[in-house]
Amino acid sequence: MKINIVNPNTTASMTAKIGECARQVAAPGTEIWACNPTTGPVSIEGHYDEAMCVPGLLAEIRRAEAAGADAHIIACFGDPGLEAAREIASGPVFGIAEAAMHAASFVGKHFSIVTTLGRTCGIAAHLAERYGMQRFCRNIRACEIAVLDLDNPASDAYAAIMQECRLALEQDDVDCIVLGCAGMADLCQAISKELGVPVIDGVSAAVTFAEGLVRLGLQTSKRGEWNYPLAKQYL
Ligand SMILES: O=C(O)C[C@H]1NC(=O)NC1=O
Repeated sequence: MKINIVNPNTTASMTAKIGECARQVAAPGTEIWACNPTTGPVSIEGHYDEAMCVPGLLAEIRRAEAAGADAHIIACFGDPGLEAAREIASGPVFGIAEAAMHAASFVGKHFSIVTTLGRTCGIAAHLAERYGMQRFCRNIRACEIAVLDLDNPASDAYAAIMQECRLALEQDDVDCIVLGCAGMADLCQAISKELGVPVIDGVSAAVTFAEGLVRLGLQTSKRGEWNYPLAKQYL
């Protein structure tokens, strides 16, 4: 099968990292396509960035659809453009936030999300509400590391993320952690091993869910709200 993973920001190095993390968990018969738009924000850290990334994101979904993708993953924790992508895609489409929250709900009674900047916590909280995950999600914490600084050794991102994870386990009455950024995917296993609790990365969760639904032969229903868009001009 072919799974198309779109990093909605335009930072190619982050796309490469996301693709590598996806390939580490993908089954032998799964081909991972990792891509990003050529226009749009270099990182997504708020509502404006979320809006500005969607046209390029949807263009990548359309391109992969034409190339025969069996499923799509939107690799940004704000799940931007998720329902619009579901309208234009035939296969299932996953946002990493929705996938991560559901995965966490299978392995723990409650979770906290540890994300990048505090200004994005409201976006994650809105998603938890929209996905019916409020009863599982106890808190949303920010390590205050900018998305593109996650790969900057000078930012000491791992220590900042670990500090918030430890506070979550000490103060939030949770038994697992959700990482709130696709750029944290490569840190997931090390953090989980050091903390001794399940830590969920949405990229890996989404790849696993996508493989499962494609194997079941499930595609996005075109009977209702996620039917293909009406034919019209877009000026
Ligand atoms: O919303 C965030 O803070 C993280 C989000 N931004 C981004 O460019 N990729 C992400 O996963």
